[in-house]
Amino acid sequence: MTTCEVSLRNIAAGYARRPVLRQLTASVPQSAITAVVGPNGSGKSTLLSVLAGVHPPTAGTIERSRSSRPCFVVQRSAVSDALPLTVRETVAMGRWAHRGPWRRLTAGDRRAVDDSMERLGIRELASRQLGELSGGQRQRVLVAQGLAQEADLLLLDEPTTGLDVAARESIATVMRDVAAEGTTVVHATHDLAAARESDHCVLLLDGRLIEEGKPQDVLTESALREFWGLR
Ligand SMILES: Nc1ncnc2c1ncn2[C@@H]1O[C@H](COP(=O)(O)OP(=O)(O)OP(=O)(O)O)[C@@H](O)[C@H]1O
Repeated sequence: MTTCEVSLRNIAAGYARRPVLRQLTASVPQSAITAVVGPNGSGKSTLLSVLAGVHPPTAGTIERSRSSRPCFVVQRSAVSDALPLTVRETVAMGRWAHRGPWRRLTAGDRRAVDDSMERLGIRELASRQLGELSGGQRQRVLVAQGLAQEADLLLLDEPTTGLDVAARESIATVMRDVAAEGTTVVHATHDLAAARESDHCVLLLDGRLIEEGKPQDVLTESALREFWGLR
């Protein structure tokens, strides 16, 4: 039987005067990849924030099987380009959860930073300023920063949006590899091909769960027609 990393029961969450998630019951299998899909505004990012623990639900219960702090990699647009940081410094910020911002990095920290940059293919960018990177390069830096955190639960909000095919594939490979190593990965995505390659799929509409299960059982032709108007 699959172990649950997170189990959500009857969750309600939203913003001032705007309820978003309603009576949401869903599960996130451990050491596997879960895709959260749904049309624009269906509540995918809100669900990730709830899983990250940065957005407290107004009702319902969340059960977690492991206690380490989740890592939440937000959309590219949410990160300022103006920060005077190099790629390496940005990825190293992923270690703050372990060491705090002012402590020197240990050899183990530096290994985690190098390994994350290697996995995302950005080692040659290490000394470049964040502000001088292309959007796709910056996105890979943010995912590398998330990896460097070595959290049990890695939450990625639209990690492949705006990326070219090679970068999309490298992120898909990274998600597969870290899941095989024991990390639980949840990604919100509009990339239905990436969703199909996941182990578990959660389909949202208007903040409600429509279906969860194996991608082929959730992303059926009739679901694509009904919820995205696709033929
Ligand atoms: N900070 C906020 N304040 C108020 N309402 C918000 C806020 N963030 C999101 N919302 C609203 O909550 C609803 C769900 O938004 P959310 O970003 O979770 O959806 P999403 O499925 O991730 O959308 P998209 O695919 O467009 O990224 C939307 O109606 C949105 O307008």
